[in-house]
Amino acid sequence: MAELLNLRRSIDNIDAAIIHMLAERFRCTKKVGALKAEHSLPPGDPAREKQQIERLRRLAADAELDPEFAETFLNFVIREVIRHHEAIAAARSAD
Ligand SMILES: O=C(O)C(=O)C[C@]1(C(=O)O)C=C[C@@H](O)C=C1
Repeated sequence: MAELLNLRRSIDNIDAAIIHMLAERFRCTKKVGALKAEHSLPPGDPAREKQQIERLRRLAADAELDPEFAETFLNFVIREVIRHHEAIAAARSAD
C-alpha cells in the first residue's frame, strides 16, 4: 500500500496548492471589489464571465478535465466573489 500512501501525499500537496491559489485569487478579487465600489461599477460583469468560461472550458478540454466541471467550479467561485463585492459596496455606502 506504499503507492496509496504516496498518492495521498501528492493529493494533500495538490489540495494545499489549490487552497493557496484560491486565497491569492480572493486577495485580488477583494481589491477589484474595492475598485468597483469606488467607481460605482456593478459587482458582476457577465461579458467578462462569458470570456472566462469559454477560456476555462478550452483549457479543461486540453487538460482532459470535464469542461462542465470547470464551468461549474468557476461559477461557484465567481458567486462567492460577487457576494464579497456586494458586501464591500454595502459597507462603503453605509459609511
Ligand atoms: O473581473 C471582474 O470584474 C471581477 O469582479 C472578478 C470576477 C472573477 O472572480 O473573476 C468576478 C465577478 C465578475 O462577474 C467577473 C469576474
